[in-house]
Amino acid sequence: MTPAEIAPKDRLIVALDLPSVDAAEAMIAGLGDSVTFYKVGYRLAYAGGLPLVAKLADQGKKVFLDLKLHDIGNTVAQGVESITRLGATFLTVHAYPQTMKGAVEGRGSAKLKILAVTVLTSYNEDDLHAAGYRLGVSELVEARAQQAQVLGVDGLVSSPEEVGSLRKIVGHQMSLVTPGIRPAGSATGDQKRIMTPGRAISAGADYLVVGRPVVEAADPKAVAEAIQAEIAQALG
Ligand SMILES: O=c1ccn([C@@H]2O[C@H](COP(=O)(O)O)[C@@H](O)[C@H]2O)c(=O)[nH]1
Repeated sequence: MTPAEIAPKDRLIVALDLPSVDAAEAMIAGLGDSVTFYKVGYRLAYAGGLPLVAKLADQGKKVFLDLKLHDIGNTVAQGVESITRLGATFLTVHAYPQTMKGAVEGRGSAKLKILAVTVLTSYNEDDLHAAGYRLGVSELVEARAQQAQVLGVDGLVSSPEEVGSLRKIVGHQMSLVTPGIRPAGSATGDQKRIMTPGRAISAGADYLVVGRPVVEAADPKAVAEAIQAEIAQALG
């Protein structure tokens, strides 16, 4: 499927940043057929959530396993090889060359797609500087995207602010997945590089990751459906 063929509703990935499998399953049941793509990250994975990946895949849902792996290449390759058996669609690793190379090797010919996290959406220029980087956000995102492309990584995680320049670098060969999505009026929290769903899609994002604005809402299904409607409108 080309990125242009992805249905608007399938472009929303709801982050199941919830404290237990029971809480996640209740959220999934409440969202029903509205949401087709879920993200399992640290909170749920380390609360016994990994078996949920296969369960969701068996139910026809897609799962983005957001483990943001980073280790020596051999360890990453071995970890990814194990993860290929879980049934996830996407897996994140940090965008360091040894890490990305190991992940692509470990993935082998499996269907799992490797996404490289370029610069976390909670980071701005000052945060990068404090972490010892001399490049600014956009320069580092672009440099990492180029390395990821050369190494055979399947997609990139960035903020929507960088999507326009990333598309020029990687074309439509790589999926562009963007957290840092905030519907108008919702709390920013710790995110620093943010955009509304409609603007992120207009900028060229393939998938939008949304956590707290959906899972902490009084009516998560209504918020998810409103985001999907905004996506559809932006796609025209
Ligand atoms: O750069 C990144 C990479 C991953 N994330 C993850 O996305 C969700 C966003 O949740 P919100 O509640 O909508 O802020 C969360 O699970 C992060 O771990 C990211 O935000 N930025």
